[in-house]
Amino acid sequence: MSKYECNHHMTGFLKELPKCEHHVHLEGTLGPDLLFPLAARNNVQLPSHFPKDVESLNKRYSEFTDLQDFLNFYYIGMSVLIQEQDFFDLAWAYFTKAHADGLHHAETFFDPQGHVERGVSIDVVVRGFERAAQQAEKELGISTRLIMCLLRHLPPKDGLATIESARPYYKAGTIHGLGLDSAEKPFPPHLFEECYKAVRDSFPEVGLTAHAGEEGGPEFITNSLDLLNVTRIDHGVNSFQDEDLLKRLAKNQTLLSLCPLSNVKLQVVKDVSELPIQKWLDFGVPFSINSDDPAYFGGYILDNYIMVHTRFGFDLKTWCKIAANGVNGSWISDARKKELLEKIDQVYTKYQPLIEA
Ligand code: HPA
Ligand SMILES: [Zn+2]
Repeated sequence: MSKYECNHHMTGFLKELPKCEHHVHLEGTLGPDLLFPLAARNNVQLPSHFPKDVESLNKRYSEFTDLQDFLNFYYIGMSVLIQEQDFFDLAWAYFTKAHADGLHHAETFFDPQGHVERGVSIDVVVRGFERAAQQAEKELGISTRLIMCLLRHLPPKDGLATIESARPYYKAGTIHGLGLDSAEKPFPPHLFEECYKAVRDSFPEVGLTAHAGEEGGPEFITNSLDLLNVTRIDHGVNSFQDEDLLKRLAKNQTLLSLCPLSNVKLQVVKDVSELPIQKWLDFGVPFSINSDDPAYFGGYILDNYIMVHTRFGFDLKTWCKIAANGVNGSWISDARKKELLEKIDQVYTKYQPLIEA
């Protein structure tokens, strides 16, 4: 299926290209190599049907049939996270790995309800993640944003209670966004109107996004825009089925956070070449390229960029446009945007003679 080569210089270019990640679940960076030691350290009993070692767990991860099949493992996986240090270690490992991939800005999701329902307080979760984010800013130069997601398979009133408990963190600017994840099709966006309104009314500066159009149709995207007032869509793959929607996304420059390897692993598409990337470029719909749950789907951000290159073979100008769209769609200051856009130009100037001369 690989139509285009990603040679040494092209890989160097994609690595150095300043990348922004907008769709990574911190709990989805928990790989089998950390899962078993943490289960032992915290005395967590894994279910009897759960694979017993790293190799068999990795094998099972290569066989996901759909989103729900993955989510069943994702929620068991996160059950080994108990102490503030666990959350710190997890996020710090992600930041260092992504930094080595050329990541400059990270907007990371987390799922407090997946922890609170096990008796781990939101304070423990947020403190661990916040400390890792601060260290990433200081030691790695990565700018960061923390986006709290609501689990759509839980009742919206549980979502409202979660928002209440997060109020101090929204107020302090520790949490910067609201998202919506978990099983999509049985739990459409309209269920969460009140939750989004609660955050919008109290914290108008907070960024709003929602998973939509991963397994759900384009109406999940339209309804997220109309009813939840989101300014970003996570996944958004099925937008390709509705040209009016594509025009709307382009007109408002609404960013889609695409996750190519995830879409293949969860059988949204058979191959990355089937993703509507060229259509989005033709319509002027901005998108970024992301890892979603890298420990489960076999690749971090650079692996996703490289996979897209092997299927679409974009020239450097197109890659710079994709990276710039990621910068412009980020929830960061204009000064930070300018800094990252200038870096993109520098990387282009360095690699253009090596690759396209
Ligand atoms: O891709 C996803 N979709 C929905 N819920 C999720 N939770 C983690 N990753 C995902
Ligand atoms: Zn996701």
